[in-house]
Amino acid sequence: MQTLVDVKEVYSTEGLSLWYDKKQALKDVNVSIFEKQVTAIIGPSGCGKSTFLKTLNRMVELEPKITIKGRISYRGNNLYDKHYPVEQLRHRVGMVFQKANPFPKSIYNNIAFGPRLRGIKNKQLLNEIVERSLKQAALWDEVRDKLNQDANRLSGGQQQRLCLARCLAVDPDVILMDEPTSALDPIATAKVEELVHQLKQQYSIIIVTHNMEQAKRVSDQTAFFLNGELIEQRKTSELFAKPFHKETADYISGRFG
Ligand SMILES: Nc1ncnc2c1ncn2[C@@H]1O[C@H](COP(=O)(O)OP(=O)(O)OP(=O)(O)O)[C@@H](O)[C@H]1O
Repeated sequence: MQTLVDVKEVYSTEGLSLWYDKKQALKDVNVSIFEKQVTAIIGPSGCGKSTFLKTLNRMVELEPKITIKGRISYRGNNLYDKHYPVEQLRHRVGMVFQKANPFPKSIYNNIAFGPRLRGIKNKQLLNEIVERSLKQAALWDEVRDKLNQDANRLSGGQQQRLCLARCLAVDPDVILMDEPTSALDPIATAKVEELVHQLKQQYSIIIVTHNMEQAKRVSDQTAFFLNGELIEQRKTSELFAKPFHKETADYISGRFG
């Protein structure tokens, strides 16, 4: 008998289009992002991967002269409704960038920053959150004796895991990752990939990557973008084994991009 798996949708987009002034960066994109899965966003440079990611936490609105059409549902609610509580969204949806960006503060204060912003003042509770988040990001053992050290003195790979821990400290629902390992060496990359694998037990993760081997290793679903269009989104193993579209086949076989 077939085992039925209950997969919930975290995000879905319908006819999502986006313009930077007159330049159209996303064209009629229909995507589903599933709970507790890793979704990889792949495609050549300039195809709209980062733009798509930044629509999911409404960060794209920080850019001037943006026009957005279509709909993005997050947990069933219209994200671009003018009454949507954006502040709440920023706690629910964390983001890790290509270049690690720790605050110019101590390791401890980087992690405690978000919880403090949410009103947590109790020292004991903050200590617990800092320890839990650093453990979840597999950084605790390396930094437990130097929590007061400036975070910028950590290595690049450690800084990236610190940024992940900073996301986790506010107990997010979704983690967006924009090429999180492109500035890291293979060992630091492997650590982040291992983390992604563990964290999907609890969180839904969307990762933009130029590295197709990484997409194959870490993701359950892959969405392939080209010139602002979503060409196809499928189970990663299926997309790489038997792409539906010639454009996908050409891209994953390294014929362009
Ligand atoms: N702030 C902006 N203003 C104007 N055009 C922009 C802006 N940001 C991105 N674009 C354009 O929108 C398109 C999509 O850019 P985006 O950064 O989303 O692509 P990408 O697939 O993430 O690229 P890469 O892999 O190089 O990071 C590109 O043509 C880019 O030049």
